[in-house]
Amino acid sequence: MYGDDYVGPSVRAQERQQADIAASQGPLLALENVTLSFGGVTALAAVDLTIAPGEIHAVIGPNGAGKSSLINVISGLYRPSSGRVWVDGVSYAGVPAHRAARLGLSRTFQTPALFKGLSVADNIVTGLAYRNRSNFLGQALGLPLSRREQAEARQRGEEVMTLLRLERYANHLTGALPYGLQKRTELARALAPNPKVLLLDEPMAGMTATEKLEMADYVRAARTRYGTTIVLVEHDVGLVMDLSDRIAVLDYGRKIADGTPEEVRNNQAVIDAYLGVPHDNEQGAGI
Ligand SMILES: Nc1ncnc2c1ncn2[C@@H]1O[C@H](COP(=O)(O)OP(=O)(O)OP(=O)(O)O)[C@@H](O)[C@H]1O
Repeated sequence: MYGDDYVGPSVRAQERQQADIAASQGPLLALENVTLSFGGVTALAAVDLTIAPGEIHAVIGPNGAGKSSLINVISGLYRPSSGRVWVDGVSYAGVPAHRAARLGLSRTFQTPALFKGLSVADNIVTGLAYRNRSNFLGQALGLPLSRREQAEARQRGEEVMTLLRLERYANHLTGALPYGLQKRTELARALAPNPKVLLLDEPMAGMTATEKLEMADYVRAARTRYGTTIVLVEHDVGLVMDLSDRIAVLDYGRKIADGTPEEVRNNQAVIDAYLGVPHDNEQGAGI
């Protein structure tokens, strides 16, 4: 495998240490008996999930298994039909985007949702908009609170751009950038408000193999630098195995496994789900 050589053994040891510390604490994020239905389709069926602080926890599963639905429920975009989500002790079920941001949740989308006509730096600063207490009038008049918040936002944006090696693209229009850099800009924007929980919906989708490895390194760097708790949905199972502390597996909306990469790799129900072995009167599904 490329992973250990790529990030360096000392970094991996540090990551393992962080994961051990995380596992010894209570969950930062929890889903309790979450069910989500669309008419006759059950996208999520009584899903329980706990995620420790500072953990990188992946969610995998065959097409249509409910992965995006899970991210959408956690981010508050979808309201579960039943069950609740907890972030740092606060319970909710469906919240508007600005409230989700105030709860400390931040996310990226399968297809980057950036302002293509704005520069990379400006896009990243938009990630901080919900955190600011000053209003539009205060900003227009240049009141002290607004000036201070704008200076802090710029500084934070620069820090995140440095971490993700985006400084040289700071003034480039995002719409003109290659796809891999757009995905990285979206990661930077989601990281800018220093979220407690970062939700990444297929962060490596559509990337070349090299770009995927780079992205995995940036995700690791975010966790190492800020201790961010990360939930990621990703189709590249090999990459997920290398990047994640724990992996939950969904199949037909049910959680069929949740454990370390090694445990999941050897789980017969997971192997069957990916091979499309039918069970309990269900039709098989391809990867
Ligand atoms: N907005 C919606 N309206 C109706 N059905 C939906 C909606 N969103 C998801 N579904 C259905 O819920 C199920 C789970 O879909 P979801 O997109 O969460 O799966 P997924 O694991 O993310 O799939 P993929 O890997 O293909 O992205 C599927 O049967 C899907 O058709």
